[in-house]
Amino acid sequence: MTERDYETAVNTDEVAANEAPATAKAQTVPVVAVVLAAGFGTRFDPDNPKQLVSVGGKPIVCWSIEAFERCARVSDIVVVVNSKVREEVESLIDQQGYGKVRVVIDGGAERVDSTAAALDMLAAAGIPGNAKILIHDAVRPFVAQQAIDGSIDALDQFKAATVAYASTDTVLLTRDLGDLKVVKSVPDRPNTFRAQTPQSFRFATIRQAYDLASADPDFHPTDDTRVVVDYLPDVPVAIVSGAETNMKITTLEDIPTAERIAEQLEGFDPKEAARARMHALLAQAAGQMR
Ligand SMILES: Nc1ccn([C@@H]2O[C@H](COP(=O)(O)OP(=O)(O)OP(=O)(O)O)[C@@H](O)[C@H]2O)c(=O)n1
Ligand SMILES: C[C@](O)(CO)[C@H](O)COP(=O)(O)O
Repeated sequence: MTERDYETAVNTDEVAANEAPATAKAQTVPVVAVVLAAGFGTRFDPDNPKQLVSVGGKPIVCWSIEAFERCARVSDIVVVVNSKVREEVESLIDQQGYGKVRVVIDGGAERVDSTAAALDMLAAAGIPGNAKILIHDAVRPFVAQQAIDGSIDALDQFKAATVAYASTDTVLLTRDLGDLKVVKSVPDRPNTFRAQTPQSFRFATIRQAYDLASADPDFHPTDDTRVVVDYLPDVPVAIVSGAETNMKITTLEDIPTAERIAEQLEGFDPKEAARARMHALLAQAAGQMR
């Protein structure tokens, strides 16, 4: 795989025009998707990396990469891996011919370290401060195109945004009381959302937030939004509409739900269905000619 030359301006207008003329909005800055696949899946099965598990007949990491490959407005993809999955992820990328994947890099011990590794790589590559960076969990395979588009659009107005899904349950914030948890406060339900990904940022903003956070060794955020909220409190983070289907595969129990979603998506994809019909017709015609 060859690394993209970030010195050269990305002509994403051209990409957009070539790939989806009817719907795509032209981009004047790079739009980089960072697909985080460097986790160890301790809650799933550490001996069976969840990012490589197949749902709907396709490895989870492939679903995620394809979501960004399919979006004409995304110019580049960076995939972050660990040593356990690197070989397999690289071979999937080569087999599937994902053309926007510029580089596969090593992540770190925690999610935040994996994001930091991607940001360091992008900085070293000279990406401009106004580039749009979309950071996505590889293990959220069913991210919708509307969520990706919404994230890119949100960055025209905001420096940071996260896909999130309104909570249908009332959320309880707790504190410790001895060995027990007790309720500290109950936020109004309409103000509570479940964080999803992609979480998106102008490059200079997320870089600055991470630079500030790096001075604090006790900071272990589980997502990138928190890095901005805690370290750049004056920067509003916009909410982009997520969906129940943008689930995170966390434990083995999530697989049946994921299979159901995959089946629905595959079953109702009109393009996929048209392709399958065409293949069947071609195979039939080839059979008749023999
Ligand atoms: N050091 C890490 C940890 C997580 N991730 C990625 O961040 C996403 C969300 O993480 P999570 O589901 O919590 O995955 P794991 O860390 O793999 O799982 P666990 O917490 O159960 O070990 C996943 O796509 C995962 O691969 C990562 O790139 N690097
Ligand atoms: C980023 C995230 O997916 C938002 O919901 C999540 O925080 C990832 O890690 P977690 O450790 O499973 O919360």
